[in-house]
Amino acid sequence: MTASRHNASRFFRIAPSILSADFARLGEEVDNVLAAGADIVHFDVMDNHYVPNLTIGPMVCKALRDHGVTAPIDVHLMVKPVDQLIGDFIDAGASIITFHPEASEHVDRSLQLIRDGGCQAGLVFNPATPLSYLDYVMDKLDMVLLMSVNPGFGGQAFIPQTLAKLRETRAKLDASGYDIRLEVDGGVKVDNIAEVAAAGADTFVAGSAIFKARRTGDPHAYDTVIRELREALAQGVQG
Ligand SMILES: O=C(CO)[C@H](O)[C@H](O)COP(=O)(O)O
Ligand SMILES: [Fe+2]
Repeated sequence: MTASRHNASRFFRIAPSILSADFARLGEEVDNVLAAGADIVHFDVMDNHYVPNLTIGPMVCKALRDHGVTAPIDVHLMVKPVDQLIGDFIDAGASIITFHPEASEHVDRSLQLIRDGGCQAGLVFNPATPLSYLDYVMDKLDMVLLMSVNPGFGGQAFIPQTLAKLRETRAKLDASGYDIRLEVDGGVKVDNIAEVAAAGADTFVAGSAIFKARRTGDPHAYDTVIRELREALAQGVQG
């Protein structure tokens, strides 16, 4: 892991959450958002235990790899416990694995398991989870993910208090001297992404904002919304 200091040259990444994709055509949906300019695939794993919803597991991650997806797959584990599934997702071709620290008995060990498996590791913070979980493990992190909704469902409204938490997290990451990405997840849209970036995020999960565009019937709908997200980011940087 490079211990280079975060700097303003970090690039923004758009991460469509496939939670809002058409699961009956998942491979095609992922191909389409990547062709439309998405950077990474955000893969939400829910276990009907840590969160009330139930989604997809390692077999689907492997199926996307077998389908030919080469882009980074960003696995967001909303499961408890976490360690068994960390191993399964490493084997299934995950690139980044994040988990909620309160769902692991041994946060340091779970992070090390991810790195030992050749993946990038991250911690996820719910809106009310304290950032103190970052203390003592900063050297084992490639990503911090702040939830801007309560986890479990797509299509919820962005919680405005996340902006202050993003600023606080960005300051901690910059002070750490490590090169750690700051991702935000939940309710990110064209009309708020610039404000979210200004607060310190560099990686933006967007599920419903991107995939709902297909309902317009426009074959270029994903290109349009991803371009609008990038334009809003660029205008935010200029302004
Ligand atoms: O982790 C998640 C929910 O727990 C999803 O990634 C998130 O909700 C994205 O969906 P949307 O952009 O529609 O809010
Ligand atoms: Fe997510």
